[in-house]
Amino acid sequence: MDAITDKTMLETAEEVPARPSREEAEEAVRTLIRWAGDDPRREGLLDTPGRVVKAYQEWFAGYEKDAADELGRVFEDVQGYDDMVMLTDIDVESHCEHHMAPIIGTACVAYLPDRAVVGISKIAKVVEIFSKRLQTQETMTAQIADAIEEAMKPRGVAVFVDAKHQCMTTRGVHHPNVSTITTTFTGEFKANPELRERFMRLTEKSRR
Ligand SMILES: Nc1nc2c(ncn2[C@@H]2O[C@H](COP(=O)(O)OP(=O)(O)OP(=O)(O)O)[C@@H](O)[C@H]2O)c(=O)[nH]1
Ligand SMILES: [Zn+2]
Repeated sequence: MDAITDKTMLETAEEVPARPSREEAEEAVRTLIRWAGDDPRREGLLDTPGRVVKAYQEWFAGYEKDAADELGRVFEDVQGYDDMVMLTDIDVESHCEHHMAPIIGTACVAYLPDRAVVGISKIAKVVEIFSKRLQTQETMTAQIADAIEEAMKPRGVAVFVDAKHQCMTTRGVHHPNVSTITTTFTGEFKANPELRERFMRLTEKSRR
């Protein structure tokens, strides 16, 4: 195989397949209903494919959004405030990429500003953008930290996610009480154990 053909094949392999039409997505739901053992022509199920597709638009709305856009506007007039800014109890409603089952929990996010701060709602939006995708909790946690790091270049970022995976609580191993905790630390949070400890103590507020 020559180099050009090889490259063309690679590019083709990396292309994201074309997005299906709404009708194709609804047909896929009918197939799953039949797979579950029911009849999609049954009256109670007639509108279900349309509802499921609409629900998917909400659950996976994060693919349509860019975290950098949310973090683009900063405020510098904060009287030299340079201590930690932290949001606790941010709702996380995600879906695991292995089973497409809900992941439900909360996130705590902190950063150490270097001159500028962002609107606090934007931090919650960044969590939402990455959670409303097919995810592993580890990837989501790292992506939230990376986006803040990239856009704001703060002195450090800390992200803590505490969530229940329904693929584990309602099926499979069936451990209904298990929570998964993931953390990502960058900059001063990574370098300074006392700062990390302070952040972790403040996350306890969200686990009461
Ligand atoms: N690391 C990680 N694992 C996850 C996450 N969400 C789900 N999983 C795990 O992904 C794994 C998938 O394992 P597989 O053996 O391929 O699938 P499975 O046969 O359905 O596994 P079980 O869930 O154990 O029944 C399971 O262990 C899940 O608990 C996540 O966010 N992070
Ligand atoms: Zn899963």
